[in-house]
Parts: sequence; C-alpha cells; structure tokens
Amino acid sequence: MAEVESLLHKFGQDAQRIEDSVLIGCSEQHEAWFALDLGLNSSFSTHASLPKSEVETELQGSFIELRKAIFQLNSMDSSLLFTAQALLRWHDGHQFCSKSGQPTRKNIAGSKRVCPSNNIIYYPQMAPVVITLVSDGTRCLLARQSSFPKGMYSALAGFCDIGENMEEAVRREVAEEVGLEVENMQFSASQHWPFPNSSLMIACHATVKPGQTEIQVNLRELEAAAWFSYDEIATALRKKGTYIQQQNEAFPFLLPPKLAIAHQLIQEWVEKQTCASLPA
Ligand SMILES: NC(=O)C1=CN([C@@H]2O[C@H](COP(=O)(O)OP(=O)(O)OC[C@H]3O[C@@H](n4cnc5c(N)ncnc54)[C@H](OP(=O)(O)O)[C@@H]3O)[C@@H](O)[C@H]2O)C=CC1
Ligand SMILES: [Mg+2]
Repeated sequence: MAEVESLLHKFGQDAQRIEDSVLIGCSEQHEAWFALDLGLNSSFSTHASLPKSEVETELQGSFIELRKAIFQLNSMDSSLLFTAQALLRWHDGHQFCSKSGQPTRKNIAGSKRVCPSNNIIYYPQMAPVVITLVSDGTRCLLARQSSFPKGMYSALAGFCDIGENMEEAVRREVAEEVGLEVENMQFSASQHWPFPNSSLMIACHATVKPGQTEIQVNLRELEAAAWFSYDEIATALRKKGTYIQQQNEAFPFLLPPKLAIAHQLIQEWVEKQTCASLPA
C-alpha cells in the first residue's frame, strides 16, 4: 500500500483512490491481494489517467494487453489477472443503479455495489459459455473465427441462451455452427475466462453418430471448421517456439494457449486416443 501511495503521489494523484481497489484473492501466507485500476485506459476509470510511459519507466515494466499476455502467463498469475480485469471492468460498468439512475457504491472488498437510494444490491456477473470438443471416434473437430490469431483453431464455443441447460446449449451450438447432431456428452472441467466480459467456460467432450460427420460451416459465425486426425493434433501439441514464431510458418496450424480450457480438452482427447490404441 505504501508503494502504491508513493506512486500515486509521484504522479500528483490523490491516494484516496486506493479505496477503489478490489479484493482478488489471498496468498498461502494469508496476505490479501488487491487490484487497482491505475486509469491508464481512460474508459476503465472515473479518475484522471496516469501517464502510461512514465509509469512504465517508474515500475521498470511494460503494460501489455491481457489477450497477448495469455501466451506468457503461468496459471496462478493468469487467474489473478483474469479476476482483476473482469472485476474492475464490472465495477466500471455498474457505476449507476439501473432502476433509480443514482450512483452506486462499492463495498470495501469490491464483491458488490449498492444503490443508497433503494438498497438494491448488484453482484458481479459471469455469462455461462459451453465449449465442446466434438469427436467422430478417430478425429476431432476444430474451428476458427476470423478474430483468432493466424492459424489458430479451437473447440466450438457459444453462450448459453436464457433458460437453457448445458446439454441443450451444447446441442444447439454444435448444430448452429457446423450442422452436426451430438450424442454422448461428457463434462470435463470449467474455467473463468475474462473475455469478452466475464465468462464461465463449461467444457465437455461429445461424439457424433458414426457416419454422420459431414460439416456445414456457418460462415456467419466461423471462418472455417474441419476434422483433424490424431497425428495432426499430436504434432501441433508438440510444436516448440513462441506463438509469434509459429504464426510465421508458411501454413501455421496452432492450438489455443495452454491456459485456455480448449487446450485442456484437446490434450485430454489426445490422451484418450493414445489409451484406446494401446493393446489390452
Ligand atoms: N477459454 C477458452 O478455451 C475459450 C474461450 N472462448 C470464449 O468463449 C466465448 C464465446 O464463444 P463464441 O464462439 O464467441 O460465442 P457464440 O458462438 O455464442 O457467438 C458469439 C455471439 O453470441 C452472441 N451473444 C449471446 N450472448 C452473449 C453474451 N452474453 N455476451 C456476448 N455475446 C453474446 C453475440 O451475438 P450478437 O452480436 O449477434 O448479439 C456474439 O457475437 C468467446 O468470447 C471466447 O472468449 C472461446 C474458445 C475457447
Ligand atoms: Mg461460437
């Protein structure tokens, strides 16, 4: 706190803004961890912006976009940063009560906001998203959106509609995006993901009926989708070098970064194929 105060003083800022911090976790030694929006991205903060390059010099570091940092972070740092970014962004977007129009107030930890005029409490929200790795028994289906990094393919993902359960969302998303009917869904794991706002990614494996593998790519949602063999996926998983280096290959085929739950699904599928091919 003393360090942050001295940084704020150095840049002529009111130390009072430390109260805008939000609690994002706790170390194994029971030290509380907080996140504070320094206001370098002006749309994110109600306070005056700090000069980015001067803060970088002062802190001997450099700010990079979270989407790019994903390729370099370890799982503990990423979890803290994902929580921090999602929570700070939620506070920024909930400054006013949607019923009374009055300013809302953050509680000390930053786990909610309250409207003093009618006591309505606002809690941070996450949007449930299903992500499915579809397999036909020997191949798995991956797709890419035009916004993905060059050459990157991932599992099919989509937001749950209101009133839907996970199974219904998986069936609808796979049918909408590639025109396939899935069966045998199996839950794998879940993950908080800070994009586009704050999503709860619910990951599962699913299969298609034998012989029913013809894809109809929905070009409004996807740029491409295709079946990939075990060898293609296993080779892509073994690739060395940074993401930038891999993207610069003549025909890059890249899988999502290790921190993404899509990567975990793909890894699990490869392991399952390896086990299935072993002699009994
Ligand atoms: N961690 C991981 O491994 C992965 C994470 N993801 C994440 O999953 C998310 C969802 O995948 P995506 O294929 O884009 O989803 P969808 O296939 O559902 O398509 C996105 C569209 O859904 C509509 N939509 C419905 N509800 C929401 C909502 N709550 N927030 C935003 N848009 C909504 C929007 O359409 P309209 O604009 O027409 O309203 C949006 O353009 C992505 O944002 C991505 O960050 C994806 C792959 C891997
Ligand atoms: Mg989608």
